[in-house]
Amino acid sequence: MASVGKPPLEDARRTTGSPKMKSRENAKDTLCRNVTIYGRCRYEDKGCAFNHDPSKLNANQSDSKKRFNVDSPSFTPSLLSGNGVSAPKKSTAISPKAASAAPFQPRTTSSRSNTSTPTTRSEAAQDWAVADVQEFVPQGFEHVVSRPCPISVSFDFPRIAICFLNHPILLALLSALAEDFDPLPMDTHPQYYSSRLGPSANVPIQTPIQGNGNGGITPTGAFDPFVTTPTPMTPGAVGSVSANPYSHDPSGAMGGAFFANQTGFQQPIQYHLYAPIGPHSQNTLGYQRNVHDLFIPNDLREELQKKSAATLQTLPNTQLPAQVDYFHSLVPLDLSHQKNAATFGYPSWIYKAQSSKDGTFYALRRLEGFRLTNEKAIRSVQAWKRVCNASVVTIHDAFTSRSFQDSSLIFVTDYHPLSKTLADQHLSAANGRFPSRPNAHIPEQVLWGYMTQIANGLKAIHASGLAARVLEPSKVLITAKTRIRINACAILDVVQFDTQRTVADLQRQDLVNFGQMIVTLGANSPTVIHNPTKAMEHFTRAYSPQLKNSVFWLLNGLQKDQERTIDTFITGISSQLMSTFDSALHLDDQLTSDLSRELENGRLVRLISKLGLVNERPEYELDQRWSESGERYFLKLFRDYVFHSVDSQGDAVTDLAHIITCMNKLDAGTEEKIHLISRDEQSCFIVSYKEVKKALESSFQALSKPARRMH
Ligand SMILES: Nc1ncnc2c1ncn2[C@@H]1O[C@H](COP(=O)(O)OP(=O)(O)OP(=O)(O)O)[C@@H](O)[C@H]1O
Repeated sequence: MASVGKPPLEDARRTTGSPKMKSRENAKDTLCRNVTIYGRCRYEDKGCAFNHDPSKLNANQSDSKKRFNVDSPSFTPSLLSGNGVSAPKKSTAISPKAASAAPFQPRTTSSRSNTSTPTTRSEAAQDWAVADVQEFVPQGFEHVVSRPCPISVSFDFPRIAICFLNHPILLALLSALAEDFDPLPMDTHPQYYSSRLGPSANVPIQTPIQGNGNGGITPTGAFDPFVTTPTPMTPGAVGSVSANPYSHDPSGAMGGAFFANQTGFQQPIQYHLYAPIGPHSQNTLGYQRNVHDLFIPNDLREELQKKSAATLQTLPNTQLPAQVDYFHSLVPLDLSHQKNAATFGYPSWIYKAQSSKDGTFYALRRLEGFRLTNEKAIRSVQAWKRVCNASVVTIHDAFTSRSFQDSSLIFVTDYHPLSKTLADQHLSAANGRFPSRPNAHIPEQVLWGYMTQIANGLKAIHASGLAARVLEPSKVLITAKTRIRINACAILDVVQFDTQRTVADLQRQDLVNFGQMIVTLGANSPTVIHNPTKAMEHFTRAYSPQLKNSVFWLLNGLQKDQERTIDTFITGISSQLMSTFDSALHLDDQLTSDLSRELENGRLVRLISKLGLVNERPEYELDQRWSESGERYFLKLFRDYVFHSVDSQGDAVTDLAHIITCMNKLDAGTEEKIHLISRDEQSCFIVSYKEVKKALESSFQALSKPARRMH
């Protein structure tokens, strides 16, 4: 700690009169009465905690015995099934229940626990990350807790990354919550800092980099995370070598040679780095950017927020049953109240519901009035549970239920918030649902995109020895802009279990249904298929010969030649597959780039919250004994510097870049010095961000620990 001038800090300032404050980064042009420089700071690591109330555990499973479901064991001799297809051989050693057990997954420390650990106050301080997490509602207790509530949880970023690695959007959301994970103590932190604000933000790169006289920079002693090439060593030279933090294989040939003596896990160097990730569609200069460039694109944010809102929507005074088996909080998804038995032979209804087993949301499709006569029928859903494909809505379960005061068959599938059907999107004017909105012609590229996705789904279905059976515009979901999924699978397998058609026959029928659906969409008319000549005339006029020939091929799918399979079709449209694949890769790049822009925002929110918490605590004699003295005083001035700066005209500075820059420097604890002036302009301090950071940490600790509270 170094101090310049006197008296010491406690005496250095007294604020009286109306507060007026000016802040300047340049210390030279300001009158300094008292200048104090404070010492070093430390960084804390975070653990992971999950609070859960065990009192909510209640085993109420009586209902599950009364129903048939997919897992209901039954005597199934290994005979040919009714439709002539050989049933899979049953293992005598494994029960049906065990066979359907979820695959073993090693338990991670982040997995939910049903036991709660009382959170002490100091732990609460550690649990700084607060996230809205869907409450887990134990089975049989759903009537007590029917809506999500916030749970305090801290996230460990690497763990989250492992769990959600395959889902960029989820990762984007969760990474915004991953904060304060700093693997290194502050003293070992290399003081580098770069900003995503770009050159215009004028964010300096901090010492210990110095010019080398050649226009380049050389490290001065401290470890340089950017130097991935080790210093060339003369033969026989002995010296300490450090691990290459960016090496993928430190133990490999190169790593072994250059970075010997490094054992154990290497934490990332630091995470205060912002490097814009390409591809960059345009070359923009700093002044051409705006605040939106810093955050997730507005349209994506809006879409995700709307989907969250739709997922959490509840219906308080509903006539629907409070509970259907292990589901609660039902919300209808049907757009029309009309009973329609055309597709399945029974009126079908769709609800969003929350599972009391795992707390997640599912879509329940109810077939009203269905009576199960053959238990084997419902067990046919088992095979569907194993179909895992991005173009098919995943089936999770099927069971009979009397919760709707009738005999109903319920299918449990993935819930895709705010999804529409292809019919809603492209045929709604023609089928009278939204007559005022004309259906737009579907561009060829979009139609190819649909075809490749459907082909992808059908390939997975057929490879599993199944057939989609229902393939029509009202049973294909659009879950994002041009992202579609085959919906309502498995239903006809149960409802028409006794059909005499073979699977091969049903698969060929899938190809024909596929072709008819594309023709229908191309003509924007649900009835065009009743007039095949007119339909194909229109198709020939509107689309390329390749598309038309592909659809022709599908429509002739019932021909019983060996080659007429979905695999042959996919081979035939391979050039279009490449084009769709390329679009998917572009989207993936875009999402990764968006993700990188959101990466650090959660951390800054927490830092700002900390600052807000420690500034001006009225419970300490109206702040007299809290921040009117000591290091907390300059925290207050720092708050003014960041948020209450005024320009030379005395007008408020409302520059978001200034705030983000300051907060990033604070979080990194840079050596850069700032000049803080009291509101009465009687005191000033020159402090580094590192010192402010230390003050913030210790003040926050003091606030969180009652024993140390100043009384
Ligand atoms: N898995 C799901 N996740 C989210 N929403 C769904 C899901 N399945 C269907 N929906 C929504 O429910 C609505 C009704 O679906 P459904 O399959 O019954 O179509 P429909 O147009 O009503 O067909 P039909 O006239 O044959 O009943 C659709 O608008 C769709 O957006």
